[in-house]
Amino acid sequence: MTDSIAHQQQLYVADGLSDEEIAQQADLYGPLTDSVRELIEIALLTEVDDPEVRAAMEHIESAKQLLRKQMIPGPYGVRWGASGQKRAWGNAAAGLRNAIAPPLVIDCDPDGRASTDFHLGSAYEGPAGLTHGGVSALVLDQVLGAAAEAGGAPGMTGTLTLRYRRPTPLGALHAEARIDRLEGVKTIVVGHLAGPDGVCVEAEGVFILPRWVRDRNSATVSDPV
Ligand SMILES: CCCCCCCCCCCCCC(=O)SCCNC(=O)CCNC(=O)[C@H](O)C(C)(C)COP(=O)(O)OP(=O)(O)OC[C@H]1O[C@@H](n2cnc3c(N)ncnc32)[C@H](O)[C@@H]1OP(=O)(O)O
Repeated sequence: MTDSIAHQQQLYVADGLSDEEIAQQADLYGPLTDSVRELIEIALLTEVDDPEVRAAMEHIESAKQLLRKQMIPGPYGVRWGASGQKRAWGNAAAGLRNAIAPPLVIDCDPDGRASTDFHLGSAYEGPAGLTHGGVSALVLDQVLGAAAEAGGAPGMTGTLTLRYRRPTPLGALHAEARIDRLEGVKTIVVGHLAGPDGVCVEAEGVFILPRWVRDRNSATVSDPV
């Protein structure tokens, strides 16, 4: 096994937290993330003068010092609590603790469908007043991946193909996806991102459970109990 696979495996952790403990953490850190996300938007758009900018930076520095007192050593990873509740809180598209995430709150259906209504503010701008194409890709990758996982055929993105049909505005957006078909170890998912005037980006993704997970799963299944 390579070092990189061993490192990935260590970041999938069953930490045994109860649902109550997870809810307490969500209540504590969720609002912190929202506040930082708001700060990103304010820092982008503020037009206050030199003294206010300097004073604000001092406050931000104090907040950083407070929060740094106790930290997770590396990436958040993916964690499961005692009841099996999954927390991908560091995820760049949907992580509850990631201020860079829009965040996406994705509704999933076990028949292999996923959808989300969300809002992209000024921090996601590409062309003037429009959503950055890479951000559209981020959103679609996550929603297509969630559909694959919801349908019981999860995987890493092997290939993501996008067609940008019309400019994607900022603001209120919708994305949805469904499993189109399974081909051996590959899950092919289709979906789109839409704004108020209709579909802006169409997507097709090929999701593949990495070989090390497939090997581990088949070893578990064939192990004598
Ligand atoms: C760890 C658990 C993950 C669960 C995640 C849930 C998250 C949910 C949300 C997440 C959303 C966010 C998601 C993210 O951000 S995921 C982050 C972005 N993606 C990556 O970093 C993936 C990097 N690549 C890899 O890890 C491996 O190359 C993968 C796993 C993709 C395949 O490596 P593996 O060693 O397993 O492959 P194989 O040689 O046994 O081939 C098997 C079959 O696949 C076919 N093939 C191979 N490569 C590709 C390709 N690139 N496109 C299309 N097809 C490909 C191949 O021809 C063969 O087909 P066939 O001959 O059988 O027909």
